[in-house]
Amino acid sequence: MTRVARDRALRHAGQMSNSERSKLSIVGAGAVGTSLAYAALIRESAREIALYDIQKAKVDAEVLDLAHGTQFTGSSRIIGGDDLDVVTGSDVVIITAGAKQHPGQSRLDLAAVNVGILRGLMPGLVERAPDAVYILVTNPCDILAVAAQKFSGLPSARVFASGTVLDSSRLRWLLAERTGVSTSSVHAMIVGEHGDSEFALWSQARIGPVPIQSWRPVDRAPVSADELDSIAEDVKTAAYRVIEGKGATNYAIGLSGARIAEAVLRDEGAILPVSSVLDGYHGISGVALAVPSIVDASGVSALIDVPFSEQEERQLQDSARTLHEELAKLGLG
Ligand SMILES: NC(=O)C1=CN([C@@H]2O[C@H](COP(=O)(O)OP(=O)(O)OC[C@H]3O[C@@H](n4cnc5c(N)ncnc54)[C@H](O)[C@@H]3O)[C@@H](O)[C@H]2O)C=CC1
Ligand SMILES: CC(=O)C(=O)O
Repeated sequence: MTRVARDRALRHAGQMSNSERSKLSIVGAGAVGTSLAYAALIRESAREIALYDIQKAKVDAEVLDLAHGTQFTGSSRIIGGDDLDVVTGSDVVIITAGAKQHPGQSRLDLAAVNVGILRGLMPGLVERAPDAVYILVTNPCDILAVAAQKFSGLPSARVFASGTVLDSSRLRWLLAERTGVSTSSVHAMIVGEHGDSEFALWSQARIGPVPIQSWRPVDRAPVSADELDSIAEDVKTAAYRVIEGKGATNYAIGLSGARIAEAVLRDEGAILPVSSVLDGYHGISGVALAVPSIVDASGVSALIDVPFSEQEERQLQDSARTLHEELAKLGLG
């Protein structure tokens, strides 16, 4: 049982107050890891945030820079360094360490090198944080979720990837811009691989309470099927465009990672499209894919069995095939 889940049981039994005792560790202090730490500090996602990297000078400087701003960020504390012991006792560990895409590379192109890095990292992490929930952000994150689960032997509920939480945020922003409503009133998800075979679950998408296909505002044009296709394509190619322009995507994934950690640390039961190893979901097993999942103190506590359209079902199976093939190439199938 994770510490957060144990605390929940104690709270229910009246033996513990609600004051959280939470530690979030971030492995990898590059563009993504530091943005995640920054977002987590500002959002007060955890009481203690630890940043670990093998580059001592860099991680020490990043921790110092973040610590210098804590007068303005509430009560969270930041620690870190190049000694893996900084993760000891974590409730959530988010892994962002490893190679990133260069312009023209796909996420799957990073698989072999990043699986190798993860193989080296997992035993030491699990030794120091045996009760943590592990969240894989390093790409290809769906492949790395399977690898981390195998290398750690932890239950698959406690080892999952950020999946398409970021892509879904991109989708919601685009739909909000198009429809003129706030992102919080857009209910839509990208599912499948966090990668080139991902797709929008249009059959379930809503603007407020209205299915997107029936959305007919008084003074605006409805969103046509062609526009929906173009928006989904825009989401799929978004990372390539940002990487082309600035070499990395970091702020939006930093916020997404902090949001997922909060769902665990606050035992929220939030529905998020994270990616855990499937066992019979729509007939798919042995690969991790992003599907609507309930995230709470125990990790992914349940998957939501959404009715997919025929096309969406085909797209989900295509995503699964792509990832099965990649896992087989890596000897992880
Ligand atoms: N899943 C998602 O939605 C997203 C995933 N990513 C992925 O996140 C990963 C990191 O990206 P960036 O931060 O931009 O890369 P970066 O190159 O800026 O940082 C990577 C960091 O990992 C560190 N590292 C390497 N091996 C390590 C080890 N064994 N232990 C600890 N630290 C180690 C490096 O020293 C470096 O500081 C990439 O794989 C990228 O593709 C990026 C954006 C979104
Ligand atoms: C790099 C990456 O995976 C993303 O920004 O979606």
